[in-house]
Amino acid sequence: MPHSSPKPAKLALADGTVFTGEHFGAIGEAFGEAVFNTSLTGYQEILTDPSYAGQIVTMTYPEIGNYGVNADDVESKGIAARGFVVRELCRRPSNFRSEKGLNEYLAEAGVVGISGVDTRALVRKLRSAGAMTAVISSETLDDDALVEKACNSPELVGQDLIRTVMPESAASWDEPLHKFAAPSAAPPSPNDGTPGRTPHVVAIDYGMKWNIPRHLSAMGCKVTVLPGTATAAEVQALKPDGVFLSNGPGDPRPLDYAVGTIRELLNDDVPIFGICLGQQLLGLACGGEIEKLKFGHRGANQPVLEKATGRVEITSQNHGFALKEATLPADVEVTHVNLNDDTVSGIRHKTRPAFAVQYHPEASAGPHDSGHLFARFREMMSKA
Ligand SMILES: NC(=O)CC[C@H](N)C(=O)O
Repeated sequence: MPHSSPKPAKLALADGTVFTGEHFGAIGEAFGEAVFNTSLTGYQEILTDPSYAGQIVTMTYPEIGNYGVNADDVESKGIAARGFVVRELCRRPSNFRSEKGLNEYLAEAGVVGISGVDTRALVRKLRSAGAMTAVISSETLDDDALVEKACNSPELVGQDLIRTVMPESAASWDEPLHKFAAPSAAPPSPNDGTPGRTPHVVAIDYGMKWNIPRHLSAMGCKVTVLPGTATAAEVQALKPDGVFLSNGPGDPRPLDYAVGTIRELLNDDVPIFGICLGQQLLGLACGGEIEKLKFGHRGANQPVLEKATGRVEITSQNHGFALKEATLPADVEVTHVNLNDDTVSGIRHKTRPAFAVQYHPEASAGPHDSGHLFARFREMMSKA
């Protein structure tokens, strides 16, 4: 398909670095925290992962867009990332599932992209200086003005971003796992062998990736989704067999209301399973503290050790904050460790049926090594 010649665009970082490239997607300006993802594939799942709200995402893989985008591989109702940075944009995608190209996809969603950036140099900068605010612009091309804009844009720290991505009201989940998705594990019989028993999971949605409820459904659970502002009473009124705490964007520390809800739910004997932001909020509810990582973990090959078994899983991750191990109370056990930097990758409450991981067992995109955790949650519900 012929296309008009791309217009120039710039990416400026708050430390004064400016990259010149070509615009794609929507015309305009995008502000956010500059972060990078090392996955080779999965750009559509990354763009639509609500945990990227407030962030400009750079892909380290050099060619992006080659298999196009489709309506099935979304992780939420639209693109959540504020901006997208690539080395080379493929403008002629080729795949039997492709419905359109990335350029058109971003343009339709009003999201600004920049290609032709030396992403290796950018990532080296972010690794040594840490994640920082940035702007992509296809309108202002003056370096000093752009750097000033990057410096003046709000930092991610301290913002409540879950309200920008969570659902407005409760809903029941009815979308199955896609036919191309690998099942999380051999699903147990949908009703535990007990006629009529289908575990009811209430998923508290702080910006949940949709492959999570797809997996829960595939495990034979009935799933009701509540907004991240749900109170404990609203959760309890649904008489759940298990409560799921979702992933979500931004800094967990301002989310007092979510932490308060979880603290109350911990007093019930209902099994709780958290993923990513869900782990951070569970840790806060137990009395732990959060730290911001220098540049975070975003990619599909993060090695995680399960301490009890010595088993290592390769995991999909996307986070910039983590629980501080030394602050966790005695009744919280660190079950998993990230082998790249020894940060907390999984926790378990010693006396309550609650556990969580900092990584993404639902993959999408990424390896399926930890998909068995959905079965573990289901097992806990059948015992409760
Ligand atoms: N994927 C997530 O849930 C991310 C959690 C949190 N926003 C972080 O960046 O650490």
